[in-house]
Amino acid sequence: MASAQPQCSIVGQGAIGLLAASRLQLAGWAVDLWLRQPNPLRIDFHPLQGPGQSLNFAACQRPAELLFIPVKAYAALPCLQQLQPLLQPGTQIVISHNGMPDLATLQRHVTVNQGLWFLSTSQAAMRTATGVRHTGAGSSVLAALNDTALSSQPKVEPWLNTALGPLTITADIQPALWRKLAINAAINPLTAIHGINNGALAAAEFQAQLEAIVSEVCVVAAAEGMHLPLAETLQQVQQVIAATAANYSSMLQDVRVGRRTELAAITGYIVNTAARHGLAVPANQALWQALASTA
Ligand SMILES: NC(=O)C1=CN([C@@H]2O[C@H](COP(=O)(O)OP(=O)(O)OC[C@H]3O[C@@H](n4cnc5c(N)ncnc54)[C@H](OP(=O)(O)O)[C@@H]3O)[C@@H](O)[C@H]2O)C=CC1
Ligand SMILES: CC(C)(CO)C(=O)C(=O)O
Repeated sequence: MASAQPQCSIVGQGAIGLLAASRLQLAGWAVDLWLRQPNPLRIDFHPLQGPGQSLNFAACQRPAELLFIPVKAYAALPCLQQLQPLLQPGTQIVISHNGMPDLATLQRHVTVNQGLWFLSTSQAAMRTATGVRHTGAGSSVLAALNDTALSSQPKVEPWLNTALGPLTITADIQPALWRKLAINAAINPLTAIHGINNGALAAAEFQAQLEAIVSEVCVVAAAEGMHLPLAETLQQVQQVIAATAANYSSMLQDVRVGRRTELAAITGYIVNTAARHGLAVPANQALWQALASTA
């Protein structure tokens, strides 16, 4: 069946990339993958509801004009630098990861003809032995990071709404980044240390620690000029814990397979930013020390 939508490429075969690729293909989009090897990939996709199905993805030799880069925080810039010589003029590049991105550096690595976007998602997914499982219903926030992106919004919005929507477009990504940082600072290190799924954090024994972590993030955010109300942020953390109860956080998944974690971009960012402002963040500092060897 010929696709009515433009071709898109997705980097890697991670949980978020395969979730996005599967949802796009099932909605009729032509999607291929930028992989570390040239062979096509056959995966089993398990949606939140309903039966699983097998899907096939070609490995692209050159990324399409719509390019999604859902990789770990530490892999985003190296990936952009690696792909840059292969990109077509006018490519729309969407970067997505947890942890605080260095947007200024990313912006310096695109040309004036390339649109640059950042997407923050609370969709949850897990790699399985043969593919990917959608494990938690979430939503995504998308922001254009340059003028070329802004003028291509009609092309980019339906694509990402299908991939990881429901999608909200915002002019300023910073509030969404801080909200997600608070969520990941609370959920990821604790689940990684205790080896538990996200839902286990709803237990009474974790509530004081969750509040201490989140209130420190709110104080650091305020020092950076970002108002993050504590009660509302804690409520969002609890909502994500409930919505992704069955999921094992990406940090726990990394620890389990001995992969580098995103601790530096999450807890490390909070600890370092606090130090710059002369603020004490003992709850986050303790998590940083407990997991430092994984960063
Ligand atoms: N999993 C989840 O539920 C959620 C994850 N997130 C965030 O989304 C981001 C992606 O997460 P996730 O999908 O779990 O991460 P993964 O690390 O599982 O997936 C990233 C994939 O991209 C590949 N990759 C990285 N760089 C390149 C490159 N230059 N060329 C080819 N392939 C490349 C990786 O390969 P290799 O492994 O070989 O490096 C891997 O297959 C993270 O920041 C995560 O925190 C956000 C919300 C929920
Ligand atoms: C939303 C959440 C907490 C889902 O597990 C996530 O972002 C992650 O695992 O990194």
